[in-house]
Parts: sequence; C-alpha cells; structure tokens
Amino acid sequence: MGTMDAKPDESRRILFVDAFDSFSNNIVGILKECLEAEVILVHMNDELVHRDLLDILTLFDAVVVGPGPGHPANPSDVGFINKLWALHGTDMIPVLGICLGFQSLCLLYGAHIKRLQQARHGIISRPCHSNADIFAGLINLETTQYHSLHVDLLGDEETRNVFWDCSKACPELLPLAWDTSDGINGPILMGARHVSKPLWGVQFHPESICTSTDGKRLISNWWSHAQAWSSDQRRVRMKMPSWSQASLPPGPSRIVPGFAEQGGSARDPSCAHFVHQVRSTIGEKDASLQWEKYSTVPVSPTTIIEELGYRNNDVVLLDSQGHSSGRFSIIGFVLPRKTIKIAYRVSDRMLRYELIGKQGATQEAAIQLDSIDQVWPMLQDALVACDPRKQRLHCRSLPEDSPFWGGLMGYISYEAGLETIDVEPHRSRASSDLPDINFVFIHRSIVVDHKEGELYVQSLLPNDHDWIMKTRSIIETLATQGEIRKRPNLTPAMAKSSETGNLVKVLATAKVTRPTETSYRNKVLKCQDYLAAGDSYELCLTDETTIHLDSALDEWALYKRLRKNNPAPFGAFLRFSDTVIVGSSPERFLSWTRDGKCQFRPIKGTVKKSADMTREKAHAILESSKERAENLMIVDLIRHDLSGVVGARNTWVSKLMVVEEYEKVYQLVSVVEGQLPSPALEQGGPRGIDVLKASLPPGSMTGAPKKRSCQILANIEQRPRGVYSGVLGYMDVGGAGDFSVVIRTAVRAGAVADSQSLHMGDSHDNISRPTNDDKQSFSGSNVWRVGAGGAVTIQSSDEGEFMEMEVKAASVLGALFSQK
Ligand SMILES: C=C(O[C@@H]1C=C(C(=O)O)C=C[C@H]1O)C(=O)O
Ligand SMILES: NC(=O)CC[C@H](N)C(=O)O
Repeated sequence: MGTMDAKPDESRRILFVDAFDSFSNNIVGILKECLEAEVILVHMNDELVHRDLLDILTLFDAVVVGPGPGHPANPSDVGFINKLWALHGTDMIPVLGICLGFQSLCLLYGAHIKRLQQARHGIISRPCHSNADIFAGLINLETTQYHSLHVDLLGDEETRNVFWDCSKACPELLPLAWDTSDGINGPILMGARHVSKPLWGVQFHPESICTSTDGKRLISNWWSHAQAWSSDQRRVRMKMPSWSQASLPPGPSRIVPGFAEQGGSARDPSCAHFVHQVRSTIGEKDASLQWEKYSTVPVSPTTIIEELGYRNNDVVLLDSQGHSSGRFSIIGFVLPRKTIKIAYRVSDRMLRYELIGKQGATQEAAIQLDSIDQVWPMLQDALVACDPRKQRLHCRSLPEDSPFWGGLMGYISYEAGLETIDVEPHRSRASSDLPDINFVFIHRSIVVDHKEGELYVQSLLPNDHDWIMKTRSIIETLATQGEIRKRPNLTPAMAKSSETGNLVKVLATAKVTRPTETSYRNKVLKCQDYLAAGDSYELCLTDETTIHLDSALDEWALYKRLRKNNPAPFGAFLRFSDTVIVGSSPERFLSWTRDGKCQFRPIKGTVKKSADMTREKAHAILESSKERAENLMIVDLIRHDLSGVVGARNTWVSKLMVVEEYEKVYQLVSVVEGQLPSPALEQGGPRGIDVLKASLPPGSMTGAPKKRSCQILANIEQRPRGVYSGVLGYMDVGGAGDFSVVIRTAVRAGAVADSQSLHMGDSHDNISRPTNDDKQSFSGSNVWRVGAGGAVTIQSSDEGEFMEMEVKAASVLGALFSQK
C-alpha cells in the first residue's frame, strides 16, 4: 500500500463490506449516526480489496459485514468475507456480521446453516438475550428479521431449547440471543460472539425502520467492546496518507457512502451539442418564463385539451383525474418543429434527439454512448440551461407554486432501470419496441391546481404572449359557459357516443392474450423457491396481457374512458412520435421540489374492493403481518436508495403503512422523505435527478434485495417489461420533478410489432388467438400491452397472487372493455 505514516489518528473509521444488499446504506447510516464514524463501503467481490485485504484493514478501526442474498457457503455470495473471520495474530480486527455476515461467521466456526421451515422476511420479534456483551441493557429490543436461513449450533437438538453455553460442535461460538416467538421454526439463534476473538454477529437487522432504538444501542455496545479489545491488544490503526478514496486502490466499488457514489460523471463532448440544441429552441436571449395565473371554476384538463385543438395532436397530460389525493394536473403541448424529442435505447446504447415533425435525417442526431450514466448529466444540463431564474433580476417573479414551468416530460423504462444497476435485460423484442428513455422538451404548458382552483398558462418560448392570452381566453370562455357547451354541429352527447362507438367497434375485434392461471401460479411458486433459498426477501412478479386490434384505436377516447372508470392520482396520457401511453397509476415513485425535498410513496399491500369488503375489513387484512412485511421491506429498500444520495441523516419516514382507498382497491402506502442540499449552498452537490437515477428501477416493482431480485425476475418472467414498471413524469427547468410508477397502464407497442408477441407459447391464454393470416394485418401501432403483478413473499399463496394480479389487470382491462 505504499508508504504510510504510522501515526494513529483520532477519528473513527469503519470498513463496511456490502454483499449487494438493498439495506446497506441504512446500516452505514446508523454507524455514522451512533458512532460518528467515517464509513467506507466496498463490495465483497472487489478483487483489489481482496488482494490487499491485510494492508487495507490496517487503515480501519473495525469492520461491519452486511446482509445479502444467497448462502454463506456459496463463494459467489460472500466473496472475501470468510477471510475476515479467519484472521489471527496481529492481523485481527473487530468485526460485526449482520445476517448473511453473521451466518458466514458461524459457518466458519462449525455451525450448520439450514433453511428455516418458514422464512422470516420483514417479521418483527422480541428476541430473548443474555443482557450481556453487545446485548447489555437492551431491555426494549424489538428487531426486524429478513432471513430464510438460520444458524444451527448443533446444541440441544432433542429438546429444541435455547442454551447459553458453547455447544460441543461449536466450542468457539457463544450464543447471545434467541428468537423464541416462532412456533413453526422453534428457537432461532439471533446473536453470538467468538469466545476469544473480536468477532460478533446478529441475525436480525438493527437498521430496519421497525427495529426499536435498542438496535442503535447494540451498535454502540459493539463499538465499546471493539474499542476495549483494540486497546487491550494495543492495536494501532494506521493513518491514511491524506484521507481520500484514492488511498484505496481505485475501483468501481470503493465508495464513501453519500453522493460520492453517484459521482458527477464526466460530460461527454456531445453533451454540449445536445444542450445547445435544446437551449436554441428557447431563443437567443436568456431563458425567461411568460405566464398567467388566475382563479377558475373546476375545468377538466381533458376538456382543455379538446378545446385547444389537441384531441388528435401530440400532447402530454399528467392528470390527477379528479382523485381526492391529486392536486395538480399538467398539460405539455408538443409543437411541430419546436419540440425536441430525446430517446435512448438500452439495446444499442444510442441516444437520439430530433425535432418532432421534421421529417428526414438531417434534423436527427444520434450519439453512441458507453452507458446510460452519460444520459443523466445531459438531461440535467439541458434543464439548467433553460432555467428562467438565471435572469431573474430582469424578469418578473416566477410562479413558485406551479410545480412545472416547462422542461422534460416522458418516461424511463424498467430496462433502463436495469442498466443502472448492471442487470442484463431480457432481450426479446428489444429492437422493435419503444425507447427506454423517452422525453420531450416542453415549452408551452398549463398547470391546473385543483386544490386552490387556480390555473397557470406558461411558455418558455420568446414572445409568446399572444398564445398565453389566447389560451387564457379560450379556457375562461369554457369555464364561464360550463363544460357542456352546445356546438353547432355536434352535441357533446353525440360526440361522446361516437367516441364510445369507435372504441366498442375496434375493441370488439380485440384478440386478447392473457397470462394463464397455471403458468402464473407456477411462476409464483418458482419465486417462493428463491425466497426459501435465501436469494431474495420479496419478488414483485409481473406478467403481461397483449391486445391485438385489427384497426387503430382512438386512444384519446380510450384515455377518457380509463380516467372515468379507474380514476387515480397519477393518470397519464402521452402521445408523441410512436409513443402512446394511457394510464391510471395510484403510485408516486419520486417527487422533488425546487428546494430539494424528496418524497417516495411506495404502495405494497392490495385488497380488492367489493360489496362485502368494508373499510374495516380491508384495514384488518392490510394490518396482517403478510401485508405489513411486504410494505416494510420496500420502505427499508427505499430508505437505502434515498440515503445513498442525501445521507441517512437527511432521510426519514413520514408515514408508515397507512391504508388508502382507490376506485377498485385498498392499498397500503408509506411515505419516505429526504432533503437534498440547497443548490444555492452546495454547488455541485446532488440534485433530484441523482436521487432518481440511484433509485431505479422502482423498488416496489422489483422486491429486495433489488439487484438479485431483478436477475431472478428476468429469468422467471422471460420478457422485457418495457414502459410498464418504469417511471413516468416530468423534470422542470426550475429544478423540480415528479414521477409515478407505471402500473395500471396500457402502452401501445412501438411501430414494428414484434412477431414474438403473437407467439406467447402455452403460458398465455388467447381468448381468441390470431391465425397466421391475421398476422399480416397487425402493425405495431395496433398492439397494446397491459402489465400487472404483485409482490410475492414467503407468506403468499399462488392462488391469492394470481387473483391479485387479475384484479390489477382488470382495473385497466375492465375500463377498456366496459360498455360505459
Ligand atoms: C405490480 C403492480 O403493482 C405493484 C404491486 C403492489 C402490491 O404488491 O401490492 C402494489 C402497487 C405496485 O407497487 C401492478 O399494479 O401491476
Ligand atoms: N438478510 C440477509 O442477510 C439474508 C441472509 C441469507 N440470504 C438468508 O436469507 O438467510
């Protein structure tokens, strides 16, 4: 490790060894909070750290080995972790193992690692403990468990009782705690230490939001014991020559947790050209926003779109659909030869941008990127270049209460999310379907504030006052005359019935291919095999229904029908180029305000509404341990994602598992929030887009731990998910953003329909299967996809999961095929 100054330094420094878990940043957070330690995170398979392990350990006071998927006997799951338990002599260093880490410690000292009768994922229990060592004084210890495997010290097999002395088989492992609450599994070892070495471990997760504050005291106790051992041994920690990450050999997994992980990627030279192109659409002068705000009686954003002549034109609508919990609706107008479309595909890593409505290649630029990481700074720079606050001194004030002033509207697919976490996407149909990142830069917009009864008409285009005044006047007329107006030739009733007529006629020809019950239930059982083996704690399984039509559908009519039948706070209608998306999502993924407050609203836990399902009954079901465990796992995962960017100190849970009511279902919802540093105070610090990219794909659509779960799901599902399971929303030039999770949504397939989607094999049920002759007549634009699924846990039943998936699919399909 080169020359090192042998002088000890005062600060505390811990090495955290991450086994690719989705809770690691939460553990780092409590190490920092309780111990005020500097924490460096490395992955357990980091070859350079492995190679120089002994030297590297001299730079640290202690090591924490984290949880993770898999089995401690499997080298690819634990990497160099075993080495830490086997250190001896002056190489020894205090180590704490958590869950997988704990199991690997015990395995090395003779214990057997066995499967639990029933895995415990997201289960809360009160272990009984020795009230000594690292458990001293923890009288209110309530812990969260996430494990399928357990440690067997081969003690009192016969009576299955707890014991507190070393067993004959494991004479070096002293038991410290047991979970005795579980009748099925019997007593489960929850904590142990090595009798003479500075090695400890706990089976539960001290960092979980549902572990009591004694979890933190346990960490402090461990630190005191570790310190006492080090001073007894006169162990001296070496000083880093000058503290920086560079003191460790360079490599992708050396991380000072916090924003460094997301580290500002170097700008590609082509970025400047892209930013210039976007910037040039708002004119020569500094960006400015022209806007009008006024009070209005309620007007529906769909009526506004129709009145302004966009019924059949490209437009983006983020619509709170009259849902009680949706405050704003936002309309972004797509302008031929003005609006730039930005598209990135994972399959070839090409970024393309072009002016919409300009035919011919001259206007299109295509850049070959090395990775998706290069896309985010381009988007961010383009937004900043058009920020009207830059010339604030020269222009009138800005509408601070309007969440969107203009900027990017569109979506990021599930596969784009997979690329961010280095998981290989499923490749079928990748080249023929929609782009993975797909945004338009919106200049003209309308924001409806349903709560305050206010409306904003806004434009980033220079000299656009006339459009603003004209638009305002059309909407005012609309508001004063009421929405039901007489038109010369067409009464609203007639217009409506002709819309419905078209839908009914086209949908009557639909060939609907749905997942079969047998295949879906088998997939649930496969998921549960992985859960029982310890490879995942929760898997959000999904499948897809495809609808083949033999003529084009009136997508606007379809959208209106969906918003009426299944209103939800994150309704969406997107139509530009090849893209048509019609959605009614209940779930916010992530929003951030201009002053950096971030919010996630994960939903996990679903109960179907029906005549005999009262609110009370739904509450009772959603309060069961099955539903709460599902939700808890995602809350802990999202805390990890968010705190990896803003730090655990700036991350909190403002609502934990509350029941919300939607049109067709009750859902269990939590709210996780965080605070980014103020852009004014911290130049170059993380922004909303950094939180976004660090949190993809949405945890509620993956399960935990995220990376391993996504690999397993790709294998079981055998299809790309596309836009479904991705995120959809906007990023505003003023620095705000809001994205929903793309669920309860119908997506029109890209222009070239993939022949594979017509050959779904026997896992799908063709209500009416197209014949060979039919195939010719389908173009991509007449194929629609509706994804649906749900979180599978060890407590799920295959039948129950199939029904849940069907209920969710029906919230869209039912609306499509209803006669109303
Ligand atoms: C997978 C879907 O929904 C997700 C799964 C949920 C669940 O398991 O309870 C709830 C909301 C979504 O996060 C879907 O609607 O298709
Ligand atoms: N949370 C964990 O570390 C889990 C460890 C191991 N994969 C198990 O399931 O038991």
